[in-house]
Amino acid sequence: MDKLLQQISEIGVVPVIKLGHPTRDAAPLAKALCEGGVPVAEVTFRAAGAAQAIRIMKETCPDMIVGAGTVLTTAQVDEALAAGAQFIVTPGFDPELVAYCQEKQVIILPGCTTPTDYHAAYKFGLEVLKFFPAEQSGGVAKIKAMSAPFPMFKIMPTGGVSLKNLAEYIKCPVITACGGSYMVTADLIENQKWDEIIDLCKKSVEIVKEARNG
Ligand SMILES: O=C[C@H](O)COP(=O)(O)O
Ligand SMILES: CC(=O)C(=O)O
Repeated sequence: MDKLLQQISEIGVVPVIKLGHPTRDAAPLAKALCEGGVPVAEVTFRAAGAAQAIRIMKETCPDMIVGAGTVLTTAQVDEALAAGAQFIVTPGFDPELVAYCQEKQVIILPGCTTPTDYHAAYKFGLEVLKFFPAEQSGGVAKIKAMSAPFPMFKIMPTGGVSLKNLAEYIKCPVITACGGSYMVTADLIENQKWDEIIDLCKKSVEIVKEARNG
């Protein structure tokens, strides 16, 4: 597996972030995630200023892995890469965006939940797919069923993952890491509850460790 994807897999969880005030919150948030043992972030283009947030997080914590989420256009890929994004996440499977990212030699994790999506991803030689929205699309049971015809993929489920079901996902052998916003909710960020974010990250890391060792 690609080295960056391997590092993300070792961390086990990927905070999915929407930042309303990047200049205020991106730096302390990056520090909180690193202190909590989760030095990775998917900064979504759901809010204006996503590229600025990516840039600030990379400047604040250069060793942190920072990617861009909710990327819908090639222009956003360019914006994200110029800001220092190390991976691209799209909510659905868009062959044009996959081809564009491969041309730019940047990792893309497209959202896939159906055999048709997986088959399209297979043609592009992708290693890891996002499974979004995970819980709403059938959760671990569907991920396992899909891995029968498509054993070549590792999966990153996102959508409905929480401290309650994280262990169940991580125990599934095809799952490489879980995305989620539960440790970086709008309330936690808006109210700058960095200690709570650190605590949720530490709990997540503990759950991932136990699920993998136990
Ligand atoms: O749209 C949702 C995000 O991609 C993450 O999902 P979540 O808030 O259920 O963790
Ligand atoms: C949900 C997701 O994968 C995205 O917004 O990119």
